Amino acid sequence: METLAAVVTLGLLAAGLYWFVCLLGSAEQKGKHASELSGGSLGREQVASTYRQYWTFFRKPKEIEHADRVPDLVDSFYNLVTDIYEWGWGQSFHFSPSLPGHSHAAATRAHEEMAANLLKLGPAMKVLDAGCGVGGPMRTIATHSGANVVGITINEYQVGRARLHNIKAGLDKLCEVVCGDFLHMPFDAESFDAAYSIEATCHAPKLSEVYAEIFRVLKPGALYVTYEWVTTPKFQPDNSEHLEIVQGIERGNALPGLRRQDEVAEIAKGVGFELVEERDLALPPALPWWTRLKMGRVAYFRNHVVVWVLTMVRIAPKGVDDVHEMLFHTAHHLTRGGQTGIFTPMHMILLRKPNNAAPAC
Ligand SMILES: C=C(CC[C@@H](C)[C@H]1CC[C@H]2C3=CC[C@H]4[C@H](C)[C@@H](O)CC[C@]4(C)[C@H]3CC[C@]12C)C(C)C
Ligand SMILES: C[S@@+](CC[C@H](N)C(=O)[O-])C[C@H]1O[C@@H](n2cnc3c(N)ncnc32)[C@H](O)[C@@H]1O
Repeated sequence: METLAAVVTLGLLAAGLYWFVCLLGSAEQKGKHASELSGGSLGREQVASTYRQYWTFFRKPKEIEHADRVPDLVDSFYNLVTDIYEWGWGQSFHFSPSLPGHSHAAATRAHEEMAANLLKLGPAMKVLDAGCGVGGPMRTIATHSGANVVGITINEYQVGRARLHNIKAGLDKLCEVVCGDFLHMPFDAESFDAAYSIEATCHAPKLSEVYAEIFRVLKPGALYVTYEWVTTPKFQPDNSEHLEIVQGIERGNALPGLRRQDEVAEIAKGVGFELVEERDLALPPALPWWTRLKMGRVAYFRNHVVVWVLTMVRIAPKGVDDVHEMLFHTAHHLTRGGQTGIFTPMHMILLRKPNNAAPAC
């Protein structure tokens, strides 16, 4: 009798754990199971130390003296967060304004299709996705426009994920992914008909360098659209609450320092682009982009418990729970950035490489 009770109890516990971890998934997306959380391209034993190294570097981004180390640390950051992002957010690593009566997936898609429409993309065009993540935007844009998309990401693990998703979606003929640094791209000058970057160039230590590199690979007359993370004119550097929010955003997102809204178009013009249009896509009538982050205390708590249990039983590598906790705080700072209006992750600038631009040497 006692044995039976023990077996039933154990069975119930195992079923409960399976339900909690594998079936429940995260609050947002069931694309990746919690039990698959890894450290990207890192070995299991490297996760905790890589996180410590990341944290030491990005803790005080304004004091970064070694800009040349940024791409490597951004790569480490994406080894740490890519699975958590896919599990808890989906395959598109960006924000979008909420659309009343529509799902997060629909709002995300609309934000991506807007980029394709601004670029006037169509079949047979070749478009660059600078900082492509695991390719959510690339697949939407290829499907919507019929264009060929070539994505570049510094993170090898994301390349594998993106290629897998492209094959599963039947889009591997239209979508290609390359591992590399968008500051030094392995592409010929004047080889693209258009380019876009969605919430990615904020990782560049010098924005002028990534814009110049994108300018180089575009054909004369080609359009480039980018969604930039910037502080708005409401940000007051001498306001301690504002400063805390901005620094929280920077250290939780591997940013070498947020730019001001009024800087980005000037930087683009400085490398030779013509400004076609500039607009903060977060401004009304757009509805708040940060409401999705407020998924609720229960959901965050549940995710936290799932990650903690998985780390304790060593299904997830040691350190993944710390990364998850860091993201929890990041979500808070991002939400505060949105609520106070001092930060936007979607300052859109549409640029053109002039028809008479001198060929790059
Ligand atoms: C553009 C960038 C990334 C933007 C967003 C996709 C991510 C920023 C913060 C991330 C998250 C925060 C909280 C996580 C939560 C604790 C976890 O349980 C589930 C995943 C999160 C919601 C996660 C998802 C992705 C973000 C929203 C930057 C890096 C330039
Ligand atoms: C927040 S993610 C956005 C990904 C994608 N645009 C999306 O919306 O899903 C930022 C991306 O920029 C890439 N990235 C950052 N710095 C890079 C660099 N120096 N070279 C290439 N890619 C970089 C990261 O690897 C990541 O894929």
